[in-house]
Amino acid sequence: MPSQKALIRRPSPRLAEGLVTHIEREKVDVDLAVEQWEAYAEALRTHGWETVEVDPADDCPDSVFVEDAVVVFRNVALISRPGAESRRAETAGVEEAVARLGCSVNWIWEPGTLDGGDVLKVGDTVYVGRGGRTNAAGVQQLRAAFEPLGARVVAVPVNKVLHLKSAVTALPDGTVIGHEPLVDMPSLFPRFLPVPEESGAHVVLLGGGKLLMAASAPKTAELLAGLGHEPVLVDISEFEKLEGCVTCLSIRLRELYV
Ligand SMILES: NC(=O)NCCC[C@H](N)C(=O)O
Repeated sequence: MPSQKALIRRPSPRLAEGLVTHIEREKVDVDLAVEQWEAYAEALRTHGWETVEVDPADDCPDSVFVEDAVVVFRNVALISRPGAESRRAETAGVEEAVARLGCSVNWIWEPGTLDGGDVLKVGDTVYVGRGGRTNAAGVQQLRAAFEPLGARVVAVPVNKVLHLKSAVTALPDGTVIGHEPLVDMPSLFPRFLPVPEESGAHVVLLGGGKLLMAASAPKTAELLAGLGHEPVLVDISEFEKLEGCVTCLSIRLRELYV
């Protein structure tokens, strides 16, 4: 039977030292972050996802952003090689977790770099952002790993934000949404819907038309509710201070047979 599992990773006590690239550093309240993370995990569970915790990586400040460490297509988990050297130690624990769940494991190798946040799957199309964290070799290796499985890999430039999924994600019907000033080339996507807020660009598909979104995007939530979607809002302010968003706090696994 197909399972619905979501991998999550408890925030490191050193979270406040996480990387900041495109925004000004603000003080992170780690206790509040842990509360927000618990509420995020609870929202996943409430909507039918079994949460599975990857062993914590307390020495890695950014380890809570677990989606950057792996990309899963069908039953194959491609372990990333994060573009930021300080994040490379995060992948070992994630590799162990996906192997335990029955994934076949593959790897991005040097000189390739790739962050999971740069990969957006829409059906069998896999968009990969070529930007600050993912290089050309990383894109080639992703193609080599997933095209034989039936993926169509489409590389898109990312210059204005940290990751492709900081700029765009997709609705259940495949429409790509993004805050236009931060999207390099909206015309690359067959159907693109502009949203009014930067953090409105990030949705996690919970199933049944429900969209997990950041509470910081109320206008976008209203827009999407008006189009018949059901936004579920969570406050992730402490992660947003580190350029995190709802997508990067979990890896949803839908196609595992376990
Ligand atoms: N996929 C994501 O959007 N990840 C957010 C990573 C934030 C972290 N502070 C970083 O710069 O790597």
